[in-house]
Amino acid sequence: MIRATDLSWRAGGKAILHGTSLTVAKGEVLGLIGPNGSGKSTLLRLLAGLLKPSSGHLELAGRPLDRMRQRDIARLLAFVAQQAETSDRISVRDAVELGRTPWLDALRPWSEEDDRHVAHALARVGMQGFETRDWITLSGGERQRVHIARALAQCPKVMLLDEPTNHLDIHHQLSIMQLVADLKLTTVIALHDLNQAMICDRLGVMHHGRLIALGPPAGILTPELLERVFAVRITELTDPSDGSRIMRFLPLNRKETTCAF
Ligand SMILES: Nc1ncnc2c1ncn2[C@@H]1O[C@H](COP(=O)(O)OP(=O)(O)OP(=O)(O)O)[C@@H](O)[C@H]1O
Repeated sequence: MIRATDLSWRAGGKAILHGTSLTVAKGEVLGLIGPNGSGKSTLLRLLAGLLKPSSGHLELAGRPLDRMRQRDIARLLAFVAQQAETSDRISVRDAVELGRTPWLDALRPWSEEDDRHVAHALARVGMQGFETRDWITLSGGERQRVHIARALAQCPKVMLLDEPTNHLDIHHQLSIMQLVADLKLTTVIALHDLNQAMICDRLGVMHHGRLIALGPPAGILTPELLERVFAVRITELTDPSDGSRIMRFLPLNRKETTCAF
């Protein structure tokens, strides 16, 4: 569904992303992890067509992304940015209705079907009842859930999510991660919570603008990699209720940090 070949991106005279290649299969959930500033958002914005690669090639559903019309991209792909703000005075319903834009034109005006998509999207993120609220009066977590509803209303085949659980309380973090798993869409999701990242089919690890590892979570999140990339050591615990693996993170002491880098 997504094929990136040797993607690079430069800004301010500096290489931000270096030769990154990856494919994401139909229905796969790929998690992107990595320290602050490692290039996760940059890679997502390139995959969404919001940034133009300095070099390399991108395909979406078998078509070169740079030759697709914006409207065709938006029918296939929805992007939930980390901090999408608006200064316009809009209601929650207006914000979610924007997700229907790629499907509307003079011959296909707003219909009851669009109403249904908007209502369904709001319900899936637990924001039904907020339709008439002004966007600016929402809390950070409520805004985040409305953004996800807008993306769902777009009825995409591919979802790109940049740290979607950032502002959410633990209940809503878990329900958004469950939603991502239930959607069965092709998904690329940047995450900081490495335990939450375990639900992904594969993880890509970004470090200093490079994709340095890609594979199933259990094989990727090794103590060696976590120490090298995140400068933490882990204690692995087993949840007795279901046998699942949980990681507890501890800082490396000063001496170890000096040695590791
Ligand atoms: N337009 C730009 N001009 C210069 N540098 C940029 C630009 N955009 C991003 N960067 C730099 O590129 C690096 C990667 O940024 P990016 O936002 O992709 O990281 P990230 O992994 O998503 O980080 P975080 O986890 O903090 O969100 C950072 O050092 C950032 O400062």
